[in-house]
Amino acid sequence: MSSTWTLPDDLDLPTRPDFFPAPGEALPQHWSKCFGCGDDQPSGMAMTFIAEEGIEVSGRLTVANRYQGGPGVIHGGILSVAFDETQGMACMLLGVPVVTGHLEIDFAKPIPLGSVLEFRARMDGMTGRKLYTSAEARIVEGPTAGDDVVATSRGLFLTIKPEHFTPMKDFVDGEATSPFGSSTL
Ligand SMILES: CCCCCCCCCCCC(=O)SCCNC(=O)CCNC(=O)[C@H](O)C(C)(C)COP(=O)(O)OP(=O)(O)OC[C@H]1O[C@@H](n2cnc3c(N)ncnc32)[C@H](O)[C@@H]1OP(=O)(O)O
Repeated sequence: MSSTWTLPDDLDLPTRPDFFPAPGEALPQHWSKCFGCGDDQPSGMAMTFIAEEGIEVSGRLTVANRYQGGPGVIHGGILSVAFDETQGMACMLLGVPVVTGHLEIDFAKPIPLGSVLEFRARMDGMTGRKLYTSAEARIVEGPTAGDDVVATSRGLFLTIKPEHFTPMKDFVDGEATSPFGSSTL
């Protein structure tokens, strides 16, 4: 079974901007406490990303035992986080903050614990604030490593203004430090 997602016809394709890291170079974290990529999030997935050629980015994830869903295989939600994160990083090309509006995943093959997954993502086009992305995953290390695509994803990201997160900034450590919506950060 595969996605029924169709791209609108009238999309513009972004080009690689000068500020974007060179192919092979690391992309910066977007938020240190992010569950997907933050280095100040001990329970997180600590994914890292690099710029690829053109407008593509890639990221890696080692499937830890704690990411288990079905017996011996990755949880679908964990895979979804990785796709969300990778496609979000592909949107870094624009240099403005984004959030995920829509995300869909096709789970094509089982992914054993201990596998190392490589995710590749890019923007397929944009119109106004809407950025359309796609990504796929392969197992690059592990008992079933190979060229087969084991999962694919499509996303819609929306550009936001920096103040989008202002009402939530008091909650970054999980406890409100002031009534919701009253942050001065
Ligand atoms: C350097 C930095 C790097 C940044 C790197 C970032 C990496 C981040 C990786 C993790 C990302 C996340 O997990 S983010 C966390 C999960 N996501 C969220 O929390 C988002 C929660 N949702 C929202 O806040 C809101 O719904 C928004 C911002 C997505 C949209 O609200 P809005 O701003 O009021 O915009 P709205 O008018 O509703 O919609 C604008 C247009 O988008 C369309 N649209 C909106 N949502 C959808 C949708 N689900 N499916 C289809 N279309 C949609 C509308 O039809 C409209 O089209 P038209 O009429 O214009 O044609």
